[in-house]
Amino acid sequence: MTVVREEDFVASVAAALQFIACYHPADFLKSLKAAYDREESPAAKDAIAQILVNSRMAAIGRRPMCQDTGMVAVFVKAGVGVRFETTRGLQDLVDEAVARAYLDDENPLRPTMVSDPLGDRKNTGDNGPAMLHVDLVAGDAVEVIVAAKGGGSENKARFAQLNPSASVAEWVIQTVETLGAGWCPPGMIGIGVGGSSDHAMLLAKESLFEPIDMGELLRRGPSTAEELRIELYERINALGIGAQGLGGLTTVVDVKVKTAPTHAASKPVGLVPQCAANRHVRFTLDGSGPARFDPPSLADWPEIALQRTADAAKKVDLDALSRAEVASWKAGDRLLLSGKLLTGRDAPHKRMVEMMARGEPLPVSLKGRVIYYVGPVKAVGDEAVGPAGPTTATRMDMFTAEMLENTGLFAMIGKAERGPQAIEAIRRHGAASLIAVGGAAILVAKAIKSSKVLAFADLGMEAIHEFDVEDMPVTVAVDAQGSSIHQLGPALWRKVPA
Ligand SMILES: O=C(O)C[C@H](O)C(=O)O
Repeated sequence: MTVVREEDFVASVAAALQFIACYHPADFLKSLKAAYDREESPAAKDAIAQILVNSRMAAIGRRPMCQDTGMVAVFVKAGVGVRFETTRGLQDLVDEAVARAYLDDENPLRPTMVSDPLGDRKNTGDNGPAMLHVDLVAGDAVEVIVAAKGGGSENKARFAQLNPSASVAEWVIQTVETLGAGWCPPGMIGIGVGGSSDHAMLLAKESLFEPIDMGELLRRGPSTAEELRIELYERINALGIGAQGLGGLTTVVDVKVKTAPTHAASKPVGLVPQCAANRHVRFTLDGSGPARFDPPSLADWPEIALQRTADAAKKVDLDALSRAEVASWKAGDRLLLSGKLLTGRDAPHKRMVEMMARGEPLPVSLKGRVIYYVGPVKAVGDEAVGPAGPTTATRMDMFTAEMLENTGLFAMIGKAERGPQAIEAIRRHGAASLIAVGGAAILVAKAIKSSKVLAFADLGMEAIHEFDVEDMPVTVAVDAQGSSIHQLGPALWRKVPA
């Protein structure tokens, strides 16, 4: 009988989490590089370049590639011939590993989990609990998959119970069209078909851990079961969504499909998108000690030089910004921001809007300011701030009209598209919505020279900070006329009728 020691299991899961936070899987890097090489849309090409350069910086500096270091999912397939040398349950062991990895002194990751989702949504402090799935299988080893899923892509998971004769492909295409860019493409789409409702979702998520082989599949030709993957890959990319929703040739580098038998009356379909921070690793424990994870070779990352010349971008002094200057920006303009920037995302927005409704003064004046929707990772060493990429701006749409109306805020920075109401409020107030590249968290952090918490310290990473930034690269997503690059870009690159 194989004996797996408690410490070997905990140490392996903790090491896996640290590993995947910093290193993209080699197959994803290869696919991203191929997408970069064939991309013709300049905005999308630049976004992929930023993701690749950021990925290299994460590997060299051993820091998280994305500030959203994710919700942990652990899949354990334990052989019946294995005995765990522990008196504790597996959930307890996995959660200890998560706390160890996320509170690591040298490379802290961002604790993001909140307890009581219907109540005060207080951060649990150590990113636990993990989502744990355990299967008892034949054999005498333990196979483990460790993944960390960002909130932006997790939020875009979808489920449908289709009529047995309905087309899965049609449902997937219609659904992907509604997802916007909050899931941070380019990435992957996982599809689970069959089983029960819960099983279909699990199949969709598990499918994302299979090796990326779309290139090989296209070369060798598909089996019948693989035809759906190719059809979806081609049709999703023909939608023109592109990297970060800016319009372009590659929205997905692969599409995975997993199936299971189902009820004669049912056709359950789960869809789970995977963002560009594609983090997962697989290892086996056979009783001989903890798993080891060898960093990929630096040669796996392409050498890409970012075009960061000031002539292509307008320099903006945030400390002397005027409404007229904001109104002069056009959707698609590149800006380099310098000066003082406020931060605030979901929780502070909710709190500020509630304070305004009660007639209370806000703890920070937003008049004439720009706010960055971000929750940074804790700094280490000489960092001013840890990785600090944008969060999905669309989630702040519900607060935007009120914020612009009552605070004198000039502009916002996030990622992904704004909805019709937010765009109308931006137009009415002569404001602007800017974007940074989601997943390029270390690159953005390099432009942040200092950071201090101004308010709502109890919200942890969601507290309102003031950043001092120097040449922070952003793009105008929605301008004061209400034009949006997330509408203009994909329309240009779309290859199928709308
Ligand atoms: O939580 C974050 O920092 C980002 C989130 O994953 C998002 O994509 O909106």
